[in-house]
Amino acid sequence: MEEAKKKSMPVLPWMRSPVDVSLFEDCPLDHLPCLDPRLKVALQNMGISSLFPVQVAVWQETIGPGLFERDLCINSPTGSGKTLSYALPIVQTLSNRAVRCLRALVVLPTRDLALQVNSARCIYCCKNIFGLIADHWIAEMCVQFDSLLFISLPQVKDVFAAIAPAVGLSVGLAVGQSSIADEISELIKRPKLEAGICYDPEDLLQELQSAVDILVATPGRLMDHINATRGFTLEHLCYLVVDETDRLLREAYQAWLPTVLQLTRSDNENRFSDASTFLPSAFGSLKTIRRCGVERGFKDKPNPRLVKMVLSATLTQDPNKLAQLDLHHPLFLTTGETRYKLPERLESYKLICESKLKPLYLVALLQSLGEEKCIVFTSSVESTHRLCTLLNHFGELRIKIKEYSGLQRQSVRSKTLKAFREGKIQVLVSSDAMTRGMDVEGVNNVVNYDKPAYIKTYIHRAGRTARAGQLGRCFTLLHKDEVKRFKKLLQKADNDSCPVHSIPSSLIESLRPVYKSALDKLKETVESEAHRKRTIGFKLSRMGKGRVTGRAKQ
Ligand SMILES: Nc1ncnc2c1ncn2[C@@H]1O[C@H](COP(=O)(O)OP(=O)(O)OP(=O)(O)O)[C@@H](O)[C@H]1O
Repeated sequence: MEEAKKKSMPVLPWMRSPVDVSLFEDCPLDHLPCLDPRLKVALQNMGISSLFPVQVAVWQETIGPGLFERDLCINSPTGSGKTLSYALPIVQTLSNRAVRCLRALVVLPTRDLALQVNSARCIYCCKNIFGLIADHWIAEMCVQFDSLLFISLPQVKDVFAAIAPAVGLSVGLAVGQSSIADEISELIKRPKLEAGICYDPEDLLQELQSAVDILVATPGRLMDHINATRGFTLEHLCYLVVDETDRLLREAYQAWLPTVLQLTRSDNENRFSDASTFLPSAFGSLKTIRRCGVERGFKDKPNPRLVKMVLSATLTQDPNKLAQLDLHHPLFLTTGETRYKLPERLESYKLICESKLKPLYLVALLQSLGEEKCIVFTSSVESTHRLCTLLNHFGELRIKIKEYSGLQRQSVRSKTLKAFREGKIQVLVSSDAMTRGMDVEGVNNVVNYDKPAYIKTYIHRAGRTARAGQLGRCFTLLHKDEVKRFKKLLQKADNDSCPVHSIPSSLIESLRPVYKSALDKLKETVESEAHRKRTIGFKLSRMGKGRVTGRAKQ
């Protein structure tokens, strides 16, 4: 045990003496020191009457005595309220800004392929995609590189949007959900031009202003704006939030982080570094190197340093990865002594069964859960599709089940998610696309149909339930040979209690006939889908050849 503790000891000294968030308690808004009364009303309108422990701890380090003097690294369980923990202090501090400009940037990862496909570029393989191939084919080709990750960025924007207008601040979203032109018109305020007057383009550039104080962005779209949007500047940025940090640091995403850090460094710092070593070529044309000093502050409070707040439920402790963030005198806030922590009111159960009987156990479990909202996780988009098709062939199940995966178009997924939120669908079958950040109210149960390979995966899947202090259950289907390994996996999150959830064998037996017919129907569906794909593929390849021949003729 001691050995294990030693092993999990962080390498970085500042991580070894963290602020323990579990020592904080909920704090009623009335008792929260310095809270702007306008924000108090906005929070109450959101149905919030007190702050959660992580929010109180961060408040203390930002608005309280900590006064944003140190960069914050926050490791706090899923559903513990991390979003508001950074949104509230940022909005309160910016509430007395005099001039509107972009002061806070929140960056979140998204691997939502459908969005990327819209912009005709695949983030997985970084190749251009020509108009010939159907969206789901591209998804299929690229999904093998990584499981998809869907973060509901609008959710984060919604939290800001619920409080920022109360103090006159405006929030924008740059995630590629709308066209770049629409996004630009939301983010940049253009001067009104009078007909018949000839304007100097240089003067017009000077007149472009940010229409937002706070921006929630994905790395890809952020880079698009940095590289190409006239008037978009990080010159005045005071706060950089990196949410889901471990995910964001795992991939370069067009070098967004070094670019942002470079653009937000003051002249003095810039002089000593060689930007050309890592910045994209387009960087050379930018004029957004910030000037030092009071510009970054507001009113009479100069704040010459860019404050960084980085967060995750599974924050990396890897010094090399954290070094990329260039943190200033960082303060580590974490919950309890173990590296990983599950939500307090999460109950974990295991269902032990033979691999070939897994669908039957799942059906029996779903039947017992009745109308309760549930998310079933599989290990791949293909098995998500197959499992969902199979479940829908079970006539016995009187619950609405839908697939939610990266193989679907964005519009289909949005519709499914809306229906799930509204309770029109009870069960979502999903790959790991939904494991991070998704916040759907009333999800009481999560089922790991396929065992998660890593504790981080377990944490993010299970974290779709037991949010905001609510009760939730996570069931994992296991073969008996997997039990020991699974126990070890849970111990990494300090969880020693995972009782068996038993299903009567008579119930399983009674489901066998209907299972057999469901399997036959699944086979038919799979065959007809494969046939359809082959036909489309054949047509597309003919079209492709036609194009090549056509071009050759010209
Ligand atoms: N002070 C509060 N009082 C009541 N509800 C709250 C409070 N703070 C946050 N919530 C709610 O708790 C839920 C979880 O919050 P949030 O999404 O910020 O968690 P999180 O820690 O970021 O989770 P994840 O790591 O899964 O992204 C949300 O539905 C949010 O509205």
